[in-house]
Amino acid sequence: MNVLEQIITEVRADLERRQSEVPIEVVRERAEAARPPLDGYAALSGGGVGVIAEVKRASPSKGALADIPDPAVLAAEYAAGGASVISVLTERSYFKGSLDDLDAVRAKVSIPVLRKDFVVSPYQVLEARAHGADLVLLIVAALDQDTLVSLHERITGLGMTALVEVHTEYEADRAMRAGAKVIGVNARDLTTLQVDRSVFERIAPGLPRDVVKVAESGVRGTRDLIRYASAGADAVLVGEGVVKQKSPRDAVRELVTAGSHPATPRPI
Ligand SMILES: O=C(O)c1ccccc1NCC(=O)[C@H](O)[C@H](O)COP(=O)(O)O
Repeated sequence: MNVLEQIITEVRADLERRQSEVPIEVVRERAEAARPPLDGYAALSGGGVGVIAEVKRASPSKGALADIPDPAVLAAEYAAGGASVISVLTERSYFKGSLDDLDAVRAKVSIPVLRKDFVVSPYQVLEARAHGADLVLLIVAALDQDTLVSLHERITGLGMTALVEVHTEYEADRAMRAGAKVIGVNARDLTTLQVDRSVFERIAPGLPRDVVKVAESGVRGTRDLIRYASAGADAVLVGEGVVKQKSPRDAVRELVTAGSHPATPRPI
């Protein structure tokens, strides 16, 4: 089994446990009672290169990254630095995240919040909404086409925005066929964990103009952001590059400033 398959196996086991504890009808009621979602597409398609700053404690590629006793405090720092969206990893086994983290962040910040997980079931989409998410990640490599289409419809049907993640041209084509309006190109191959920033440069030019293009992974500083911007990124998704900094607020601010500078190259 490759890494992605191992993660999905854990995710399904954890999901089964939650489903046996909280029936889907209860999650649906909570989703309906949650305050309406914020517009994730609009948040990422304003001027400059938006920054999606991630609450990331650990990862399969790096192990432990940061001790985050209070994710709400970190998210508030990101927001104060000018982040457009906060990404919250809610996967437990490999990333040490939780839905409690999502609740804490949602209660603290007023910008859109992304549920970053390995979503394979409508139950997780309802959970995301019940816990106040505005955006939900869908990883094309983890889903067959029918499931991708149906989960995408459920996310948008609940008024949320799907961030549809791809790593190859074939997956980008599948994302577009599913109707994705926000596509993330992950530089990290989730089967080998190798990061190759040129993947964004290869795939982004083939995406339609009206699709918000998010460059995911490998942003360690402004040089990487500028490289992605010059290849057409509307936003970057950053985990390690901000979570490990002494001042996450300053780290985000530096990226936001670089992304809004008139000299930062953007394709016409
Ligand atoms: O980060 C990993 O090692 C990883 C491994 C397997 C599946 C997903 C993984 N990460 C999720 C992400 O895509 C990143 O958290 C996100 O793009 C930020 O990446 P980075 O800025 O490089 O921390």
